[in-house]
Amino acid sequence: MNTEAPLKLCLLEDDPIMGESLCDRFELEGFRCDWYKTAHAAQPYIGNTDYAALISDIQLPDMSGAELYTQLQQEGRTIPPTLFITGFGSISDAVELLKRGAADYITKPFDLDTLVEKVRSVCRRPLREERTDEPTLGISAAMRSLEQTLCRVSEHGSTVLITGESGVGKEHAARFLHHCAARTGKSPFIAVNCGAIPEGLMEAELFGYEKGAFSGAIRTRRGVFEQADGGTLFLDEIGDMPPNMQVRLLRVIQERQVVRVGGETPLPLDLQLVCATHRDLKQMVGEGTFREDLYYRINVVHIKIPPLRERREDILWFTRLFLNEIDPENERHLLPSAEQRLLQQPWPGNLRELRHSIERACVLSAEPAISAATFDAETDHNPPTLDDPDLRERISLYERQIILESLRRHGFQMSETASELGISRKNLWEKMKKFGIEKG
Ligand SMILES: Nc1ncnc2c1ncn2[C@@H]1O[C@H](COP(=O)(O)OP(=O)(O)OP(=O)(O)O)[C@@H](O)[C@H]1O
Repeated sequence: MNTEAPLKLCLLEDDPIMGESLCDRFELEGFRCDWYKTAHAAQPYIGNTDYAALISDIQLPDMSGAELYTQLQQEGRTIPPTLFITGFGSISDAVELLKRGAADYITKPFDLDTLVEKVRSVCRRPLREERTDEPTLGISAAMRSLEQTLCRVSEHGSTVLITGESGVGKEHAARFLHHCAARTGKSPFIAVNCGAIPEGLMEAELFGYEKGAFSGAIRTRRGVFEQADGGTLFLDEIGDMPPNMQVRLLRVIQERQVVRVGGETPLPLDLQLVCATHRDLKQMVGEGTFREDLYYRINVVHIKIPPLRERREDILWFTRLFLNEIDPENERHLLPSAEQRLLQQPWPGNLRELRHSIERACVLSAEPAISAATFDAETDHNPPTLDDPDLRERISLYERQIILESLRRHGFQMSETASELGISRKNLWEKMKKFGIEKG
C-alpha cells in the first residue's frame, strides 16, 4: 500500500470544461489538485502552499502567464516547477519563460497522457535539484543559467540556434544539450562544419546518395541527417551555407524527412537539430544572403553564448580544467602573476585561444608552476629564421607564421582568416594541412 501523501498540484485554467477535466484526470492519477480560474485567485497560495507543480494556461483572463510568473519572481516567492499550457501562437512566449526558469510547456491541442507524463516529470525533478549539478560549461552565472536552459530545451527536441563569437564553446554547448536529452542513451551526435564542405559535395554529404546517382557514386551512402537519426545533428557555421542548399535544408527541416541524391524514397527523421554560427544571421537576412524562412525555422530557441571577456569568472576555472586535461601528471598550476595576466587578456579567440595558450605554456614551461613570463614567451616561439640558407624553407616559415597569426587573430575562424589573407577557404585548409596547423 502506498502510504505517501499525494502530491499537490496548482492548476490555473479559466476554461471551465478544460479545468474540470484536467482536475478530474489529475485526481484519478493520484494527485491532489487545487484549481483556480484567475491569476489573482491563485496568487496568494503560490509560494505559501506546498505545491509539487504549477500548471498554468499562458493566457488568463486577468493577466498573462508570463506576467504572473514575473510578478511571482519579483515578489521572491518560491515558485513550484511550472508547466505552461500554450496555444500555437504563444510558443515563443513559452520558450522565453523556459529561459527564465519555467520547467516545461505543452502546446494545445494536447494529449492528456502526455500532459500527465510531463507533470510527473516536472514534479520528480524540481529545478533546485538541477542547480546542484557540477558545472560543465563554466561557473559564471551566465553559463550556469545557460546550462539549465539547455537541459530544459533538450526535453522538447526543438531546433536550437547557438550563436556567439568564434571559440566560445558553441559545439561544446551542443554536446551538453545532447547529453541532457533523456532520449540520447547511445544515440549519435554528428557534427558538421558547413563552411568546410566544398559546395559541390554538400548535397551528397548532408543528404546522402544512392549508388549510381553520379559518376563516382559506387555505393549508396547515408548523409549526415540519416547518420544523426535518433540523436543530434550539429550544423556548425550555418551562415556559410550556400543559398541553393539553404532551400533544400529548409525542406528537410519542414518535412522531417530526407531523400538521398538520386533516390526517390523519403526517409523519416527523428533528430534534434542544433545550428550554430558566429555570424549575425538577422543581418544576413536583411542583406539577402540568408533565407528569412530558414532563419525562423532554425531559430526556435536561440542560445547566445557570451564571449569570455564578459564572464571573466570562467577564465581560471577553464585554465585549471585545461591544465588537468593537457598535462594530468605534472600537477601544473599558474603563479598568481600568470593568473593576473590571463584575467586581463581580451581573448578574441575565446576558449579556443585560451586552450592553445595553456597548451603552449605547458610545452614551454619546464616547471610545474607556470609564470607570467611563459605567456610572454609564447608569441616569440619558433619565429622564422632569416639565417636559414634555403630560400624555400624561409618562405615557408614566413607563410606558416603569417597564416597562424591570422588564424589566431580571428579565433581560428576559417572564412574570416581566408578573406583577410585573400585566399579561398579550400586553399586555407590545404595550407593548414601542409603546415601541420590544427584548428583547435
Ligand atoms: N565547456 C567546455 N569544456 C572544455 N573545453 C571547452 C568547453 N567549451 C569549449 N571548450 C574548448 O574550446 C574550444 C572551442 O570550443 P568549441 O569548438 O565548442 O567552440 P565554437 O564556438 O563551436 O567554435 P567555432 O566558432 O570555431 O565553431 C574547443 O576546442 C574546446 O577544447
